[in-house]
Amino acid sequence: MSQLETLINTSDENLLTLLSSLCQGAIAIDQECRIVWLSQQYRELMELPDNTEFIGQLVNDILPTTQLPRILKTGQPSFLDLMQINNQWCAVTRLPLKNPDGSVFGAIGFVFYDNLENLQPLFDKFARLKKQLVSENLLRISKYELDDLVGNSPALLKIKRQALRAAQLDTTILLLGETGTGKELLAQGIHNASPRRDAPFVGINMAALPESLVEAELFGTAAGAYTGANKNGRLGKIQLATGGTLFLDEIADISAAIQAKLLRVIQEREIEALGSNRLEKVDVRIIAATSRNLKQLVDKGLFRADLYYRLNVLPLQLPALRDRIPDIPAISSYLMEKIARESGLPALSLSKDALIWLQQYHWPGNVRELHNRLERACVMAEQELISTEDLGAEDLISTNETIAFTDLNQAKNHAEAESLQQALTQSQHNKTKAAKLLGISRATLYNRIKRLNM
Ligand SMILES: Nc1ncnc2c1ncn2[C@@H]1O[C@H](COP(=O)(O)OP(=O)(O)OP(=O)(O)O)[C@@H](O)[C@H]1O
Repeated sequence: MSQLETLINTSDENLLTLLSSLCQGAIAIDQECRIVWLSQQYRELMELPDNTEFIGQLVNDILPTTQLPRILKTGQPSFLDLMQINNQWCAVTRLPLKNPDGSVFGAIGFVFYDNLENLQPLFDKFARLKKQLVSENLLRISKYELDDLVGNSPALLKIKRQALRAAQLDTTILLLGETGTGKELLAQGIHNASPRRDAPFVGINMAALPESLVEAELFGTAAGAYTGANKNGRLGKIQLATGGTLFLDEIADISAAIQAKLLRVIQEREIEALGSNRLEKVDVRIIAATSRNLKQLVDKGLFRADLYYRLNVLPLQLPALRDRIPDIPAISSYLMEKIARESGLPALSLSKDALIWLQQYHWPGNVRELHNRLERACVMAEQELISTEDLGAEDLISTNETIAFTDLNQAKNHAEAESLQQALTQSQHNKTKAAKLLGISRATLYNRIKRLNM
């Protein structure tokens, strides 16, 4: 029995009744993030079914948006947070439960929504600011942790280990990898595993910004800087990320002028707002990402070599999905659960053929494409088992898209991986049988599996 359960079980019933009567909902979790106590009012507020037993369940499974695990991790209380639960503004207080030596053994959360008239101006201001941030596309909540990168393939475990180490340092990180391999997810995970986790994570897609706006977006504008600019000036994304992390996505797609300015930010840690002649010190950790071959762009003179070396301090290469085929079943079920949860559609499963197909396809769009195909399949499927047809496999075969390779080595590796996978599936992962099917020795089979990162 955990320390918290002991405390709750041996406490006077009146203590829990008193706690419940002080607020309109209370919940306690133990060190493992499992619910140990949930007041009746909280169940009603969250509209949780009456007949379900919540005690012992992981709090995230029941309340996906809960912040209590964060309190457990940081040991820091959050005295006043505002959140909307079932269209009702609530004030939330979350406290860590600590031993005399300071170690955390649980967390407790209280929700208040009655008699909050005095807080109304605060709610209004919060709602206004949040709306403004969202409309200006500045609010990118870094909701992902490194653990949210699903997969146990050696390639993915390696990148997670590297990312965890990189998170502890304050150096610039360059995330490389094909489109849809999870670069943004990894950037958020690094931010949340770093000492900067409580400061903002501000992302900017450099390719999506018109050239004329890049400078104002990044560096902000001084008061009265130019006609059309906000007369009070506007903060740039670099200032908004102060103390936290600035994520520069699609870094290869910036003009020579912006490359020069960015170089100064990284070298001098200083910026100059548009229309200002004052230099401002900045404190941000930069994570840049690109799906292009940056080194090749440098060699062709399209990207500044000095900026490349400044960005390339700690490069992390995300593996393509086709190079971590063993992860496909786990990622697929994770994505299918997510799709069912978000869409309210019933949870479906993959047929055997569909799963084989998923492990054989070459995934040019990586995890994003996998998500899209599964989403489409969940909508299209007419039975409980998703078929290859639901995944759009037939369209590909008819359009010959599956052989859209540009690189011969890549094509060779892909064909090899496909045969190996087929043999392994057919032999139910019996390596001796698989090697026999392929006409190679067991040792060669092991070597190929290793080389192809399967
Ligand atoms: N290992 C993973 N586990 C779970 N979901 C993942 C994983 N990798 C990627 N995803 C999901 O795939 C989608 C694409 O990921 P993300 O946007 O991070 O890719 P990206 O490499 O930044 O793409 P782009 O280069 O096109 O910007 C997201 O929905 C993300 O949550």
